Amino acid sequence: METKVLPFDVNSYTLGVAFCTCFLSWVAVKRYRTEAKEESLHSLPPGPPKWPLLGNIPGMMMAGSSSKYLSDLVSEYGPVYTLYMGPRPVVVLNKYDIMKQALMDGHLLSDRGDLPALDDYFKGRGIVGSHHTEYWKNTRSFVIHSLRQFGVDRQSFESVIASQADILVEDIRKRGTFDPLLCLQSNVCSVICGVVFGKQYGLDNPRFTDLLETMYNALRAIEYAAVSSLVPGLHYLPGCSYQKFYACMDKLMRFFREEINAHDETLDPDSPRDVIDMYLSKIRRASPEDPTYGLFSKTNLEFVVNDLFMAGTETSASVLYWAILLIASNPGIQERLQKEVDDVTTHCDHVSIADAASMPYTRATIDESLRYASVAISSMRSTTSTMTLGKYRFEVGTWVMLNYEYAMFDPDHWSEPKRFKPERFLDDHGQYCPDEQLIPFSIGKRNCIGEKLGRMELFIFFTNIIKNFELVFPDDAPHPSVEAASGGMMRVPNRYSITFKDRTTSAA
Ligand code: HEM
Repeated sequence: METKVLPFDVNSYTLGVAFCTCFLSWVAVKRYRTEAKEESLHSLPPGPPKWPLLGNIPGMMMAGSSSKYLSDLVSEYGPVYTLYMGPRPVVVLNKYDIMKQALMDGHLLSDRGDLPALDDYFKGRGIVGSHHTEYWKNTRSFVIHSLRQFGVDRQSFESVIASQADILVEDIRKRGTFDPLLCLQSNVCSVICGVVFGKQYGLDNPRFTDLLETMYNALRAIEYAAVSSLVPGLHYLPGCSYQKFYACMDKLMRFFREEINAHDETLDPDSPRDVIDMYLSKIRRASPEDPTYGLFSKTNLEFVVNDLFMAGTETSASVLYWAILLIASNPGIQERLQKEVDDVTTHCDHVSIADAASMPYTRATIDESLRYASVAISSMRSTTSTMTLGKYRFEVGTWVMLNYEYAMFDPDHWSEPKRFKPERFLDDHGQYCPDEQLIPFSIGKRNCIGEKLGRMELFIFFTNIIKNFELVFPDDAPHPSVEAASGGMMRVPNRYSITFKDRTTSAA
């Protein structure tokens, strides 16, 4: 019998089948791997057990200090864990590398968490509390531009700070032994008045002292309101309402509104005198074709001004308050600072920014004060899109807490983190050597817009204090602690008194 030849080529058939099988297997394996990987991505990292409704707030309160509570959790759960602030999960990032990865990834962490108490009042206005919107981006960049316009990041602004430093030195000289916090706050705040209102104020002006007191009370009231609004319904309980916060804010806003209206009446858009004038000119010149039309208004300006004062006063004043305490507690450091300041300023009465280049030890001491003070303990952000961090994936709108304080005291990076050691910012030749892990002003797209102003104030105020006074604790009182006072959004020491011994008269 004749053998029939199959009507196709066996070799190509086998090859075709083999190819299809390989292809389908490859697709199946790839899909399985993707699914397995997605399954292994957890939405939230583990964290401590929580209470119903209240989450970890009671744990934090029982620990006595939120800083201690947060840092103790790192040893148990690692540098990324989840806390519950009320019923709401918050992912806490504790180390510099992890924070940097998240903060430098575009606008990934540029939103703020939605806190009803604050959102109801601010309604997205201002800069600090505003969400990740076109309004925030435009307002932020306009204010940065306005600050630059007035030379805030250049030496041309130095004369404003230097004249304020003279007033500070005279204020201190008159008082001798006292608690310098209010004096520091008023002089720092007066510099902001110079930038924003075009004029500086002193403690002899009752309107100004009222502003300082209201700001102080408002910051405390914001802390309470923020915590109360974490637990739904809590603000209906006695003592937990938002009323005090609203009352303080209303008073501050009235003050700023009056200043803005007075500026508006005398405004010359071609020759702005300060940040308020810059903003008002922008409103006057706005045209419907402008893409930012409608984003700038007098009401928004009130909130912007409020943010510059609230974010810029207590922060810089508290770092100086820390620095004075730490220098008085370390006579060896004080002596070395005095020598450097004296050597550089033998032929003049003032220390200026230009002297900084020849003052490595002073710059190192200021950096170490910023690290040790770590006044902005932490900050709450929210994700603008899905965020992957190691084996975790966070959905849009996940709250993320940046624990700056942990990064500033991280024992894996800073040797003896609880010791005040300016030398950590010096190289082997005694030259100033900044450390990228020092991030007191944060980093990324939502960092501090006042860093340059803040650093300038710190340098000029601090060096002129060191030049003029020896800092010693009064004989009749125990030495104050260099530990932070517990509680609050701002890391501040317990109140203390100090004697400022006039070095200029003792040298004469
Ligand atoms: C030593 C002084 C200062 C320190 C340590 C400091 C620290 C910080 C930090 C850590 C942030 C970021 C908070 C976050 O993570 O969300 C911030 C934001 C901010 N700071 Fe400062 N600051 C200082 C001085 C100033 C000054 C002098 C001004 C203004 C005149 C200012 C205005 C602001 C504003 C408006 C923001 C909000 C930025 C935004 O949300 O887009 N700060 N500051």
